[in-house]
Amino acid sequence: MTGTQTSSPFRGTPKPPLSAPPPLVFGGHSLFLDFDGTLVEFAPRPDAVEVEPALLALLAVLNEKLEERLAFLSGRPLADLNRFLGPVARHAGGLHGAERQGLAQGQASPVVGPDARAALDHLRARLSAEAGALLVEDKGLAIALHFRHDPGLRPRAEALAAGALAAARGALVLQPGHSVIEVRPAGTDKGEALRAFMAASPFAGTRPVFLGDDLTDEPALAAAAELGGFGILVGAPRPTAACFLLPDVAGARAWLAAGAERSRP
Ligand SMILES: O=P(O)(O)OC[C@H]1O[C@H](O[C@H]2O[C@H](CO)[C@@H](O)[C@H](O)[C@H]2O)[C@H](O)[C@@H](O)[C@@H]1O
Repeated sequence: MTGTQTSSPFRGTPKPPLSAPPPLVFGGHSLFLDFDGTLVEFAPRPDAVEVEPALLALLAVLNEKLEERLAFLSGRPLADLNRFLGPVARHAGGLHGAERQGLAQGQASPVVGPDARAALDHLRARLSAEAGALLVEDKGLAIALHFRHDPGLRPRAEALAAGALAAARGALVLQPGHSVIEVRPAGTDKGEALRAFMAASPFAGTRPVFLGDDLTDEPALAAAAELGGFGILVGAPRPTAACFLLPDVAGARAWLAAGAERSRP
């Protein structure tokens, strides 16, 4: 897989204050959800997030009312999404779009080439000696360097990630996030993953709605609007491609719960 995209592709410009989204409509729509910071609150470590039974029940109702047009787009590997969410994550994109499940053959995950894999190995070798107190999350085709426990470690994470990019000859990109710096394969992102799902059954011919909080969500927030739907930013206002705003995880969950109580469509 090759590509030249940047890691923070804001396509939106600062807009007037964004308002709350209209109620969720099931007929003719598909719903795409980010995970961390949108559906679940941040936790000190990646493995410490909580997915309560009530959230799983809410997602199951939404999926049923959407006739399976519910998908998750996350920086997490698919294995994490499956572990946390179970069968409702049948349609999902992991690693910021680099792996996908639930699409027909021929529309599956993009191929990650040898340059990206070699650069990730190079970073692993450096990390064994230089990670220090960084929390390293090795996701196979992406590596996240976490510093939520010590913000002073950000420069170390940035320097290690920059070294990996220099070795990658364009095959990896930098992906900043909440208290984390990641390197991930170039040539794909959550926007491209959303488009792949929207080209396939059962999503094709509907309007996408995407909820996300982080920089990695911007390409999907933009793609949702470009495909006739809209994006909802979860969190504090910022320059964004989103059309609407919900203040936090609790607000996002309340909006989804209110939608689940509506009758179809
Ligand atoms: O695209 P997302 O579903 O939002 O995933 C983005 C990253 O989320 C995770 O890291 C974040 O959540 C952790 C658990 O709350 C938190 O400790 C960390 O500070 C956050 O950056 C995940 O660990 C990453 O792999 C995802 O890329």
